[in-house]
Amino acid sequence: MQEEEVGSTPVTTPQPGHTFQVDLRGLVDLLSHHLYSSPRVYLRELMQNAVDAITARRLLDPSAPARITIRTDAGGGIVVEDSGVGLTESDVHTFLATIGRSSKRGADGELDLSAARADFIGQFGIGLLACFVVADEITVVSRSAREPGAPAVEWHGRSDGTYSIRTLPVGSVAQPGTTVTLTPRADGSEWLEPGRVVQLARHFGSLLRYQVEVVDRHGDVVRVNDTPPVWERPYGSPLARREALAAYGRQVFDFNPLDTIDLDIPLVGLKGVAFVLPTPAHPTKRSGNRVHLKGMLLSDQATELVPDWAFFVSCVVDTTGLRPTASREALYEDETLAAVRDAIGERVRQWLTGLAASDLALLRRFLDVHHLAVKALARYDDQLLALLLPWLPFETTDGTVSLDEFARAHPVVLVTQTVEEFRQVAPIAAAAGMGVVNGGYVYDRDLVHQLPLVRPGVTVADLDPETVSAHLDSVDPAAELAAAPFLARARAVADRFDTDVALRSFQPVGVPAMLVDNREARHERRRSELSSKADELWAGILGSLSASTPRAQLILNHLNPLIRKLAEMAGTADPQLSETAIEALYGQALLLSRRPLRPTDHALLNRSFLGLLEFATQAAGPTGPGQEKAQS
Ligand SMILES: Nc1ncnc2c1ncn2[C@@H]1O[C@H](COP(=O)(O)OP(=O)(O)OP(=O)(O)O)[C@@H](O)[C@H]1O
Repeated sequence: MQEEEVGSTPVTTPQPGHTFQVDLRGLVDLLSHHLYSSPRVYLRELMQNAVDAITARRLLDPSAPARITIRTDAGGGIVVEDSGVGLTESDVHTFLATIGRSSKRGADGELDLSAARADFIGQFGIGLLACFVVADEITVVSRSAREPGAPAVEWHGRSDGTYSIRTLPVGSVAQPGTTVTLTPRADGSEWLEPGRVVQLARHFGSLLRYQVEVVDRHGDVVRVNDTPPVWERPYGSPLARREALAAYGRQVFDFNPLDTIDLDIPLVGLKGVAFVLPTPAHPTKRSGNRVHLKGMLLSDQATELVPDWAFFVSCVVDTTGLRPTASREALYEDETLAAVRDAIGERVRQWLTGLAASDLALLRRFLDVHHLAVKALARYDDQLLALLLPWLPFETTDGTVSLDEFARAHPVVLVTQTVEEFRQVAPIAAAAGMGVVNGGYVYDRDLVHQLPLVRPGVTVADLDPETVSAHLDSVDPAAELAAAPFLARARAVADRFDTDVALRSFQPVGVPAMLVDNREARHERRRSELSSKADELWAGILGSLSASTPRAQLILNHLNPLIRKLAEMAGTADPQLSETAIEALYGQALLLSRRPLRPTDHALLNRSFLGLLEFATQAAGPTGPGQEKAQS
């Protein structure tokens, strides 16, 4: 709009429409710093244009040659030659020199990218600009296969946004096709070095369907692609195929896969292989998947291709139907991708089902490595739960065994809530013939409780330390009475640690004492300890949370010879010795319970150990038994 002054009244006169001007430098800056992750994508874009051009030519003439040659002998730059469909002068103006225009969308050039023609990799009409990230000048010489009589044309584009175009004399370009030459930018030459070019061409182009070669200045030729993909080649036997796939997995991912799973989703033209990781994978550090789009590598970090739970596989796939984002470095998240993810998940699940039915040795090896992943999955997947729960390994009083094996030996399966409780009760429970599963690890308790659904005859019950102590045999009243002085002393000592004392008989005989405690009780004691030390405000708050403070229990084993001896000599022995012995028993039970030690616990352990040493050295002194022995 332009304003004109007419008298004192301003009048606005409409002007003819203007066209946006594009600042190419600004655009290239935008692409290189914000769209692409690295300048290296320039080679991907060039190879992709060459592939698309050959595809377009083959739609006209299926027997047309399909060759892509990258030359690194161009004085610091590179040349990419293809035997593709080529361009006429008018094509050059319309497609090459117009940013955002592509010959690869529908015939009417519609902007609906989802309708971009399935045959081509490109669709956005910005790919060639990526070359300006590494080059100052791009020269395209092209001869059209569509209009064989049209003269060849040379287009010269510069990063300042200007371009020139000229037609070449008839006969100067022998065959239809296109040659693109890049003249490097001062800061882009490293990306055009011959070694780097081979590496990039292989990285992006390993699965391209047409033959790609890199030729250096000595005329040495390097093959870039090795087609057809390893999963599409014919093999003499299933074993040979399996070995070839495993070797490919090693080459791509640098690990020896535990197994390989074929992937085939015709709906999106997807084929490939899922490689099962041979070592445990961390659920939050998901492995990268390599996704090729019509042969071109789109991403080697595509986590979105497989469901979260399947973090124990890494895939290589080639697809025609998934959409790339504009940077062409990731998959566009849409319903198709979600459906593909589900389909791959289903395939992995089928593989697991197959193992359970026909290859138990491999299933065991798999579960040894990935049981955590399967446990995470089985909680939400009834089918898988039914299938795999019996095979999953758990820590139990019989060692680490499958749940099925364990349930066969113990029709009542007891499960603890915490690892700590398991550590406390496991030896005692095992000696008493009880079967206990450590339910303290993530998912385990939930899963064990599902067992009756899968194995109807089995009963599962929660177990806590109090239940164990309630099941221990009580001591007959006469023995309890005889031990009364010792128990009284023991109670006085244990009281200092907020602990009660009981005398019971239990196996194994070798365990003199056990400490029965649980986390809630310990928290409660800790809270009351804090509130006694806290200032008024905090004491009030902590006090209002208080319940009656539960106490731990030190259970002394009446079957144990040491306990019996201590009980017998309680009336006559040095009270100091009895006290130190009780402290030492408490300390040892504390260690057995594997609960975290507080500073006071450490002090107790030290004190009792040193105290006992002192008694021992006194006993071995000049009048002690050691001395007598030496004299005799
Ligand atoms: N080697 C080639 N042979 C023939 N035509 C080409 C060649 N390179 C580019 N073109 C033409 O130039 C157009 C623009 O190319 P450009 O790489 O910028 O975008 P595109 O490939 O269409 O889409 P995308 O941005 O998704 O790569 C193409 O649509 C094609 O018509």
